[in-house]
Amino acid sequence: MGSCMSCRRDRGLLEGTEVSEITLGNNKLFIGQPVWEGGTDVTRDTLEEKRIEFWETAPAFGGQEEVWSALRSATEFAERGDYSMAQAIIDGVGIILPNGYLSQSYDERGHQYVIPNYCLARPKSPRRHAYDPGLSPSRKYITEDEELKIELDTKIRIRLDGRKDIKLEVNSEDTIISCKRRLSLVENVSVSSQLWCHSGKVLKNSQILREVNIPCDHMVQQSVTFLMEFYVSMYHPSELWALFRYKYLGGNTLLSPQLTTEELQSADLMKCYEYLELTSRSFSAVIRSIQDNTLRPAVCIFYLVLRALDTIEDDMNIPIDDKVTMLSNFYTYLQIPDWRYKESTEKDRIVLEDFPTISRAFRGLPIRYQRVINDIAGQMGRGFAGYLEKRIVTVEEWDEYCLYAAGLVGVGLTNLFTSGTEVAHMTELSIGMGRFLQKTNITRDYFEDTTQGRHFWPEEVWHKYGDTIDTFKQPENVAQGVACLNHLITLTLTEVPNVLEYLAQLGELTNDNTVFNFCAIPQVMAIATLLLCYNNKNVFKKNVKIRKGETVSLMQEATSMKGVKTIFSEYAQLIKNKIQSTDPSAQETARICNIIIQKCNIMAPNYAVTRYTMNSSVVLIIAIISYRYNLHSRAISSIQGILKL
Ligand SMILES: CC(C)=CCC/C(C)=C/CC/C(C)=C/COP(=O)(O)OP(=O)(O)O
Repeated sequence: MGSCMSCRRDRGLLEGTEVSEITLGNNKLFIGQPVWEGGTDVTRDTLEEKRIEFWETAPAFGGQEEVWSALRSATEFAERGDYSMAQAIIDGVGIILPNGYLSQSYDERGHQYVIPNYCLARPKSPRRHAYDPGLSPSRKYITEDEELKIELDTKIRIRLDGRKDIKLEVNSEDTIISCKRRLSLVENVSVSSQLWCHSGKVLKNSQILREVNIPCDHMVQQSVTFLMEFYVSMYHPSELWALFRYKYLGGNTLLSPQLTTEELQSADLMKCYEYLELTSRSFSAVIRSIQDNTLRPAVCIFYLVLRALDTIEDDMNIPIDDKVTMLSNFYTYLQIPDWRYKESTEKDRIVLEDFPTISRAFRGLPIRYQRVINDIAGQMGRGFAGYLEKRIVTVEEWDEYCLYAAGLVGVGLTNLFTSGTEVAHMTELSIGMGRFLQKTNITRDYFEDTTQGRHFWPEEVWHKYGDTIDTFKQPENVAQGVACLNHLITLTLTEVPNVLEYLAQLGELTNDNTVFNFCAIPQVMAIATLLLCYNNKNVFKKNVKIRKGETVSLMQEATSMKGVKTIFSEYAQLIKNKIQSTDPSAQETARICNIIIQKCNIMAPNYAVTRYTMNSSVVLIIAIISYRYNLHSRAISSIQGILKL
């Protein structure tokens, strides 16, 4: 969030012009998307419709159905920039990519699969004033801005996958696909994975709600992509169970968006939530789930303001002097209604291009929140400006850089939780919370960052193991690279005691469990990432990322201090189990792991047994049950529905 690192991580992944290889083998997937012109009649609705139509009809023209659904999932993950997940899916089903792109592939039987460009990327220059043939004559010409201002005159009740009902406000002249998009803003379900049924019939995306005439039952069916996550977690039975619970037993209500009618009716706030969704992979769901109706938009806007600042910092096309001025003055732009920056080529440039919407939403926040955001944006901008031409050499500088990029975010968030009342003893702990996330990402992102010609590992450390930072990529230097990696992981783990202390004390500031989840979930993901990276050569070869199943299982456990302590204790133990006596940091790593285990004060179960050594036939049975349940639940859901209110 608002960190250089997050943008660095994303740069190049979604632009479609830069290409880099992320893994080796004949099924390797290259990073990059095709570039195509949208033509005059492409709108978001028509594009979405075209895509759905393609995926629904493609299997009828040959090939295996499961390969088509794997390709669909992989393209969706790749479009979101999650190439590791896309690769995992491709590997899981054994798809061969002769050119490294998803546009053309083969299954193991040699059947060819061709995917059109419009399913792989958005058009280069989407029309702003687009003609949408799916809209009624009175609303044929519509801009995206106008779309959010449309009067909402109808409420429909939607049954989500048989687990809960929600009321969605829509306009009766909306097309079904517009309603789906609205639902995707309120609930965690992508537009393309929704299937709406009414009275036993599947509703077409181009149908107009009024014409459907919904008097009673109706339902929304969820994601095909989820099935792939079951495959990826196949050998991790506890994760299969977590995925199963998350998907079918209401586990995902943990991250239910809590938007109020007021937010849904505010065009600016809806835009902000849309930008949050577009720019953050990790924080969107946890922010939208915050229960407190005044805190939630404040955190969302805080995120977007820092993301805008970060996008400036990251933009290599801005001359350095201009950048220093922009970063240092950035906080003042919050008060200038029409300030925007249109020259950026960065992936997240939308937050700069439409900064007036964000700053207007900011000025609509209670003053106590505005003060906090203003103050942190000022400090962070000045901090970034100071680091523009400075290398990170010492460990102290690493700490300082991570303070600006993420520690301050922690301080700002704590101040938002306390409505601006500073809680002095929490400042260091808040910084530790941010730094733990930032250092973890920096350590994990070696491959991605160096591929893009930058790096954030402190020179004082890497220089002990190699002459240049890039040297670790060469096979003969990987052992040295791993030693350096383990050294950085050990340094990062030293932040954990502060993280545990912060989370333990958070209860004194707020008893809102959704705030606890918002704080705790990213932290447990971070320790899981460190375990994955520890002793792992792959960090030098590709982007490594924890499995979706592991994420879901962590999310479900990290909802109380006891759960958090259990996770930290178990992962510290698992890292300890991986230490090799020949590793130069072995002793120090063991020492800090012991401190964490002690601090958690939990009798850790033998995690190696519970997590990794379950009989593979049990795995298969769970997988089959999950799969069958998925089909069964689809059958059941097709007879449930929406109630018009
Ligand atoms: C007190 C408290 C709660 C402290 C935490 C502070 C905090 C959230 C700092 C942000 C750190 C960070 C590395 C963000 C980028 O994450 P990313 O690139 O993985 O995420 P993205 O999906 O938003 O790009």
